[in-house]
Amino acid sequence: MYGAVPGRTARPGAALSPATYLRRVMTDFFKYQALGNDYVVIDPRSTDLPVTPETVRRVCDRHFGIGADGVVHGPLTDPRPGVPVPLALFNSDGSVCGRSGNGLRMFALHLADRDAGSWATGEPFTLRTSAGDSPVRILDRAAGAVQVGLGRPVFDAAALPLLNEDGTPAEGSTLSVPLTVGEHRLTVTALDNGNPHTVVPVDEPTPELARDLGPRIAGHARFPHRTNVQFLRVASRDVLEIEVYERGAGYALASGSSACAAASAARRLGLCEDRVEVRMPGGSVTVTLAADGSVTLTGEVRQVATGDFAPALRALLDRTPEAVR
Ligand SMILES: N[C@H](CCC[C@H](N)C(=O)O)C(=O)O
Repeated sequence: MYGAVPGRTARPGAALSPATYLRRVMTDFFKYQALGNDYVVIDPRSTDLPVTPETVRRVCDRHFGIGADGVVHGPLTDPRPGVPVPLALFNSDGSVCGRSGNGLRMFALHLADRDAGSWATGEPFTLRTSAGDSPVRILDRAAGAVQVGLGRPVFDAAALPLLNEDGTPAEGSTLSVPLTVGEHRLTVTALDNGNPHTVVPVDEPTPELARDLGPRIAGHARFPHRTNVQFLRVASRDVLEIEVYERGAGYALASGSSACAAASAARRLGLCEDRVEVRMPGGSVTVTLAADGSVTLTGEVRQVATGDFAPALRALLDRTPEAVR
């Protein structure tokens, strides 16, 4: 579907403890969270589980599966130091996601946890997704402090894409554009930082607002690729507060690319400094904006669990069509 998936390729090493060896060879999933934004990592070197949109939906199901906002599938080829590591990102509804600030940070920590070696030294390395390359760096492994660069966002209607009210393609800047959602006449700033985002400045971002208006903006006819949505309050020039509704995953306690989108939009609107704390219900991250607009996200990531699917669930997952092996 999106490239060759190697089978179980773990190599027993004389220096490995039995527990480390088992974890490397036969672990179906690794679960991580970043401020309550949770992803299941499926590493094709540790399991031969097929990964398809249907398996992603089942794994992410909070009642019938493991539960997560999305899945990170990778590495898609054996990782080598100095070479970008390819991986695929999925939302909990099974849709593909170009880039996830938190998912990438979790995967970086996964490589350090599982493979150690050069991945755990704190030196930067590069992860590759369908949205391009992202540099990552583990600042403090014990504290789970991980940084990712999301590049320069694009504020361009054709790139998102954003349509006019009449359905024709819009052109030009997406800074402070009018958007009508039912009875609401909003002024929003849309951008692409690997994913499409729409930042909505409000007096008071609340979970209720995100859950109510979020899906109506995410699925608005003017965004044919849908959009992630951030309800933003500028608390000060150094502190932003957001509530997030994610395309493909719904209401989220936190989102890395959303935090970056909010900071990029606020900066372009002249509302904040080059370094801001972005507060979300699950916690805070730091976003820094370079002079050329490129964005760096820093925050905490934690491993939650490692494990195997029970045979009955595994049988269901194996039975899904269009399996990639
Ligand atoms: N749902 C999103 C991506 C979510 C990424 C988010 N979890 C992050 O941490 O950046 C999409 O389809 O564009």
